[in-house]
Amino acid sequence: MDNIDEKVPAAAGSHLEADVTVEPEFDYSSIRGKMILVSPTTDEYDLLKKQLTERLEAGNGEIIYDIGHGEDGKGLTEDEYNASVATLQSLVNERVSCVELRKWDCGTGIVGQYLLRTELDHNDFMEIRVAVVGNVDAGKSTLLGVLTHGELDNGRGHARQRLFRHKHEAETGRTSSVGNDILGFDSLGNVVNKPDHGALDWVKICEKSSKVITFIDLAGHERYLKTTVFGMTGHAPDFGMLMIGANAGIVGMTKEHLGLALALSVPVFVVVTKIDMCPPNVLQDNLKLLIRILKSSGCRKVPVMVKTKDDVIVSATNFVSQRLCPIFQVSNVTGENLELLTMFLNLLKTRMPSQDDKPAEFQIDDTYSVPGVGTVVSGTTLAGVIRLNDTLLLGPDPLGRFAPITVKSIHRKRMSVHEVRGGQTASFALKKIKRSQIRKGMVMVSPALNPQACWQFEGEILVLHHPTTISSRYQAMVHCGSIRQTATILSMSRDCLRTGDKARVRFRFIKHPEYLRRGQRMVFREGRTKAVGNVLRPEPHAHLAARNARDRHHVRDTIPEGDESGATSPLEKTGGRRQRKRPDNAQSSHSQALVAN
Ligand SMILES: Nc1nc2c(ncn2[C@@H]2O[C@H](COP(=O)(O)OP(=O)(O)OP(=O)(O)O)[C@@H](O)[C@H]2O)c(=O)[nH]1
Repeated sequence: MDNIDEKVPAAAGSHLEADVTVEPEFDYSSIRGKMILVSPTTDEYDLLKKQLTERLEAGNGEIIYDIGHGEDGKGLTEDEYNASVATLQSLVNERVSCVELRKWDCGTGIVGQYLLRTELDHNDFMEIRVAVVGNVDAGKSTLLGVLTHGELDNGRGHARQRLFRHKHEAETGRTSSVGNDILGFDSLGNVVNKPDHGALDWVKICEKSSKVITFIDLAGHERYLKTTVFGMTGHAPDFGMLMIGANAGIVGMTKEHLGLALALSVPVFVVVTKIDMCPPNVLQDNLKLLIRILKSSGCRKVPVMVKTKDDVIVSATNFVSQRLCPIFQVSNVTGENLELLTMFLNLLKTRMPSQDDKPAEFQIDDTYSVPGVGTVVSGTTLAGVIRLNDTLLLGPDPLGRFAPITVKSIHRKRMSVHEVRGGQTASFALKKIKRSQIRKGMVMVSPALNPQACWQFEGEILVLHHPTTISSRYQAMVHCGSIRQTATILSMSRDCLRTGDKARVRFRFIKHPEYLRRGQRMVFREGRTKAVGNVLRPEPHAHLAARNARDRHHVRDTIPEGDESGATSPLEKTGGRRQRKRPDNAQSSHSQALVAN
């Protein structure tokens, strides 16, 4: 296989097409191999317990535990296997469930894998976000309807009806906005969704769940691409589920959506739907093309056809590597293979560490005005812990300033909670602020971060597609986290950029300053032009003002004439001067303005 350095051996009796090596999650070298679980000494037992606790902590409360995989590569006898399982069960406390995923004879004895999952408090659950992409009519909304409501489709749009949010969507059958649906699993891996007269009670689902999958249902039509890109960047998905209709194959926006997920380093799995109505030869041709595209130098994926439970486990265990691309073939009408997909979803693990010890950061992806409650913002906690009544800094406003704001209530998936941590989405009711003062792309961060807004930043980008050449002053939309704003190229490390070129580029937002962080992934696009990259260096405006004064000549050299407009922006005219004169007052006077109703 071209460009593939990871070797992955097939699971026993599986249909895996690729060679997949299960990454050793645990260093067994410190203990004496597989036999330890059979009859550990007291010291070994203590060591096992310690290591298990550490692994569970590192795995956010969930791991897949191998039994019988020793240094000698041999399996166990039935008695040894049973003794090992008994030891494992005694090692975990009553809040950790132990579920056998599979057990098989590896030729030299029995081996197995167990899912260990910690039962969380009544109102806590592990959260995984899956962005659902694919061309129009691939069956995205239908699959989500079937998975979350547990009822099969009739092939004429029955299942998707529950999910449409706008009247025009119900009429045309097309998704236009970013929608969310949830699927809850209990600690044993059972689906907890129980529709009550067609409606799902999110609070009940969350209360019963140890793990909740949030599907971010994105539009398949090209017209809504901007919304789809926003869903992929602003909603911080852990994984992408690329849907393909079996008979239509890779058409329309399929490649665009796959490219977007790759560009944003979101691991992707593929679900081929409608296998009930597709002639076998057409399905085979479309699968061949899909595998070719996935293996191509642009994607460099290892496609894996998932046909058995073994395939599911091996794929799920290796999925975070980003290299593997599991492919499911399902029917929403007959239900074929949906149990494999459900099992896979149950085994997914979050990619975003909670980083409890870091200062809080929350990116806003939507705002609401809720009668009786007031202004509500929804978004994703990127780091830290946010608690009820915490005061965070909200901003930047059009002048680049941040204002203190108190969190009045917190909801996770419509459930009232006391705190929210990194990796989790939430809605906050905010005190004394109007919805019109908040926009998508703003953040709420801990005052300890001393946040700075910037009009300009330096990024490193790779041009994925452009019909001609990109040069200074070119404008396109920057998508970065939940930021979505047109920016102008001020200067570049090359004269012009063509498809396939990489460069360091300085950008300037055209409307208002934004809060950016070093290393954030970004997409720069306009029509069919698309570039992807990273934020290398945000240029906070105070810093910029100082720099402008210091390096005026240098800046003149690198930025085209007239684009030194850092100085002409409202922010630098007002905010920059204020910052220089009296930075503290600037912030507090702003907070009065922002907080005033
Ligand atoms: N026979 C059959 N029909 C299906 C299957 N999945 C979906 N359909 C039908 O395909 C049509 C399109 O499905 P949707 O779920 O609306 O497709 P979509 O990808 O969500 O489309 P957009 O929302 O516009 O992006 C509907 O009429 C479904 O009933 C399937 O597995 N088998």
